[in-house]
Amino acid sequence: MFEAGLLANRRILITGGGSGLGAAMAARFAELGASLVLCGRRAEVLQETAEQLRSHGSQVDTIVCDVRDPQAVEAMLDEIWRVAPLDVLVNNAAATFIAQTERLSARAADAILAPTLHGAMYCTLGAGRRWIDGEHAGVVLSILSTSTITGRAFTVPSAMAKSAVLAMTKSLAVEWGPKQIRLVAIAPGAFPTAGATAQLRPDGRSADPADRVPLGRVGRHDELANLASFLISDQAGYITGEMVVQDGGTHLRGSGAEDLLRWSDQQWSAHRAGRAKS
Ligand SMILES: CCCCCCCCC/C=C/C(=O)SCCNC(=O)CCNC(=O)[C@H](O)C(C)(C)COP(=O)(O)OP(=O)(O)OC[C@H]1O[C@@H](n2cnc3c(N)ncnc32)[C@H](O)[C@@H]1OP(=O)(O)O
Ligand SMILES: NC(=O)C1=CN([C@@H]2O[C@H](COP(=O)(O)OP(=O)(O)OC[C@H]3O[C@@H](n4cnc5c(N)ncnc54)[C@H](OP(=O)(O)O)[C@@H]3O)[C@@H](O)[C@H]2O)C=CC1
Repeated sequence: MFEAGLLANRRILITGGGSGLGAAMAARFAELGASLVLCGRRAEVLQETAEQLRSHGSQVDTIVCDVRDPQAVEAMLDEIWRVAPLDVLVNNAAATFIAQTERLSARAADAILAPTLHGAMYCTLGAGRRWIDGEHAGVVLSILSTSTITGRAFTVPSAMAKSAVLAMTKSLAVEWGPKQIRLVAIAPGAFPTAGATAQLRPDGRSADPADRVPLGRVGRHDELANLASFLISDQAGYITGEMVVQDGGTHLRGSGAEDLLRWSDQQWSAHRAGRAKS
């Protein structure tokens, strides 16, 4: 679909790049010639993904970093810049779970807001400051959600965090446009991953997420990785401040949480208790 060297000489940081959609983007960016830095909290997950990519000849570094910690983010960016500036930041790390919102503790709300909103903001501000100081062009791609359009019952902190990162994307597209920094976003629909399925699809929900998708199937990871490759490449050099929805038309029917309106308090309590045991 793309010319072979589309991302040659691009240095790209993918937060949460060791698993799921982050790892899928890493594989595609590497195929297109990019050199990668993957970060996340689990060293072994990062290492396994990096080794697979290196076995195909790609240049991949890993850094253990909890993006909730601003000092850790600064240390990671210093380590990266000591070698060479980034060209692209992908804000992909995030967390979510389903819960009745009125029963969320402050700690539970912060467990979602901290990586999803604060983490993306710390990474973006840190990369942006370095790009501006070095008069270096840059691209920030954030992986968001259609909850930015529809809202989403039972995952309210995630919907809030993703909406806030969309606001950052639009705002900084203007503020940093004159500095040759583009900000773009993708709102994926259902692209099953181990992480998303564990958090969002416990027993008792529709077994097949494709049931709700007008196009009749869930997304393929390579489809998301290809869209991401286009958006971060020079081919999309005149696109900034935009979020592209990739969900097979699903959000036009609803947010996807409507089935949970039928859950009883007993079902919610069982779900919570089941999580405490696991
Ligand atoms: C395929 C279809 C796509 C369909 C399309 C839908 C698109 C959705 C868009 C978004 C998708 C995604 O983000 S998918 C990405 C999913 N991946 C992840 O979430 C990976 C990261 N996750 C994590 O790190 C963990 O799962 C998470 C719990 C969020 C954070 O872990 P921490 O160690 O920081 O937190 P903990 O100490 O365990 O818990 C912190 C507090 O949260 C509470 N808590 C934790 N889980 C809870 C729960 N289920 N219900 C209530 N409360 C909960 C705890 O009781 C604690 O509160 P107290 O009891 O008060 O102390
Ligand atoms: N899959 C889907 O259907 C959809 C996904 N999305 C979005 O796509 C992105 C990827 O999700 P997906 O691949 O499905 O799920 P994963 O759970 O695989 O991805 C989350 C990644 O983020 C990392 N991460 C989580 N918390 C932190 C933290 N505090 N610091 C650093 N890294 C962290 C995790 O690694 P570790 O635990 O090692 O830190 C993991 O690699 C997310 O932004 C998600 O919201 C949006 C809509 C739908």
